[in-house]
Amino acid sequence: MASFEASSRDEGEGSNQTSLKTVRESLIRQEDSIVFSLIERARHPYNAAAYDNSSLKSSGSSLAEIFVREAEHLHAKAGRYDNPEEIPFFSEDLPLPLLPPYNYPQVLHPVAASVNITKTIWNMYFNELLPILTTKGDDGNYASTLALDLACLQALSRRIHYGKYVAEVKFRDAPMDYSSAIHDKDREALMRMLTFERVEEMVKQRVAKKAMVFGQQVTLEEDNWGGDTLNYKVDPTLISRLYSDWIIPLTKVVEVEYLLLRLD
Ligand SMILES: C=C(O[C@@H]1C=C(C(=O)O)C=C[C@H]1O)C(=O)O
Repeated sequence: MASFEASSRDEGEGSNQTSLKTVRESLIRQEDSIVFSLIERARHPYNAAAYDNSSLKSSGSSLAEIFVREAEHLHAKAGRYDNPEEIPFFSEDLPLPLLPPYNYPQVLHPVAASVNITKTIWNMYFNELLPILTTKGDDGNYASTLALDLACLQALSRRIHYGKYVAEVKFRDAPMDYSSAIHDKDREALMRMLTFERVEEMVKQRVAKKAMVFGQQVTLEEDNWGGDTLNYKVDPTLISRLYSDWIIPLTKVVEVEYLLLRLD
């Protein structure tokens, strides 16, 4: 395969080229969507019936799977998956977009299309994250609950798979350093090279602060800034932990898997 030449990056004034700076700015903006969608999902209790495969005798699928499959079918018609940042959880048999495709900038190496950890994200979200984000119980609002789950899944998948863009700009900044570890298929070396612990710490602190801002109980009484976690819709330390335990590690998995294929 012809080698994919990293385009020269222009950091000049007004440049709109992709760089580690612009990629990190996008990740920061995506934090807002993730934190807000998690706070919104926490409005409802767990609602186990929506996730029980045996609850729908006819299909053997859960209501959640049917809801997401049919939503992605509609989103595909609207061209959602023309955007390389958007990856469906159920990619088989999706319809073609109804409108001509938008010409998205080609930033990633073509192998990016084969880096897909949606199954891992699905299992993490329903088996690990949701049970600690929500209270036990059932309020019967399965449609609203699943619409909020879909928003969370899409925001999480977009953020985690954005690791491809992070990996691409890191590779372009030091192709020789990364090429050696890629040729050796040294996952541990790649993980060490792409890890910036100071950045991760700032991410964890910032998302906790956003959970305080977005999740505060707004009243007309005196401001109660910095109150205890009982004043927040979701415990801000929980949001920070979700990033620490799953979102950041899965983003780095995507970075490593993309880099391992980058020289193909
Ligand atoms: C996303 C990056 O790569 C890694 C993953 C990070 C994250 O998921 O927040 C932050 C820093 C790095 O350890 C980055 O360098 O910005």
